[in-house]
Amino acid sequence: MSEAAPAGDHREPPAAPADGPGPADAPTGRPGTTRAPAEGTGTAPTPILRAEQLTKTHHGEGAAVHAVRGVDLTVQPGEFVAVTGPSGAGKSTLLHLMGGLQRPDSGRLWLDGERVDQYREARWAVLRRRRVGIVFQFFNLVSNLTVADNVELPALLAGASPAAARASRAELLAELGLEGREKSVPGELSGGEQQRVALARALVNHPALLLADEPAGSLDSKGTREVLRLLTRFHQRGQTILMVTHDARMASAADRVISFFDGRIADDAMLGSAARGGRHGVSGVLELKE
Ligand SMILES: Nc1ncnc2c1ncn2[C@@H]1O[C@H](COP(=O)(O)OP(=O)(O)OP(=O)(O)O)[C@@H](O)[C@H]1O
Repeated sequence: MSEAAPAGDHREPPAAPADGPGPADAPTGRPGTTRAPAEGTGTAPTPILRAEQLTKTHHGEGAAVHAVRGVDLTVQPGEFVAVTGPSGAGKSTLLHLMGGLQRPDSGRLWLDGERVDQYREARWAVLRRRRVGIVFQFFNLVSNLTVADNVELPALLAGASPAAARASRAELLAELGLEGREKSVPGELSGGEQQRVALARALVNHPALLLADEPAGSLDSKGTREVLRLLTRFHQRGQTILMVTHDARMASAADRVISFFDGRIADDAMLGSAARGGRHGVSGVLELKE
């Protein structure tokens, strides 16, 4: 992650022209902002995430790797979406595109109704502070800051007063069972505890979207259960989550599971009570399989 995560509900200022949305879009709403296309009637909620034909090719040492190939994806407020698939399928690349950690080569991306695919790093940094929280497999905490400072930092960067940042931090750490660990540094904590700190940091600014890349990938079964329990709890309170995972148990906590294969969505299915409407919308490889 390029900086310590998120914050707040308020939106950033209008885009500077050089950093704004694509010229082909008819802007609506605030200057410099292109709203996502309407979903059916005017009463449909604004998707938290909407991708159209998102594409990303990596150019490393060897041949070009087409990691994400024309992905269409919509995530509605309150959904808990798991992205699964074999190693190298492009799951992390997809998540990185959603969090602005990498830029798409083509396609369009809206976050909470705002066109963001052409934003540069400075604007993404603001989005990640305020509206997108990210947790990673290896926590990515600032090793020489205390637990308290790791969690308070994104709140302060987002403009919270020191007192408000302290209050939010205290509330979250208590909720995550980390009371009394405020003065520890990350190296003094277990992996599970570090991931809980990372979760607190990602949520301290109440992001519209929580992105999680293998959040239990480096944890033992106890740590995995704990992360699962916490993600489920935050989801039940309405947190929208997009999580990449190899772990079937983690995926089963989601209410929607996307199978990613060879850079495309191979299957997109609702689980449990969310499954009343059947599959969410299937594209690409699965259609070929069926
Ligand atoms: N920065 C990069 N440069 C070159 N190739 C890359 C880069 N990042 C990813 N790739 C390649 O893109 C493909 C997709 O990688 P990605 O990490 O998105 O897959 P994944 O499904 O998340 O895999 P895993 O489950 O193993 O983490 C892989 O072939 C990978 O080697």
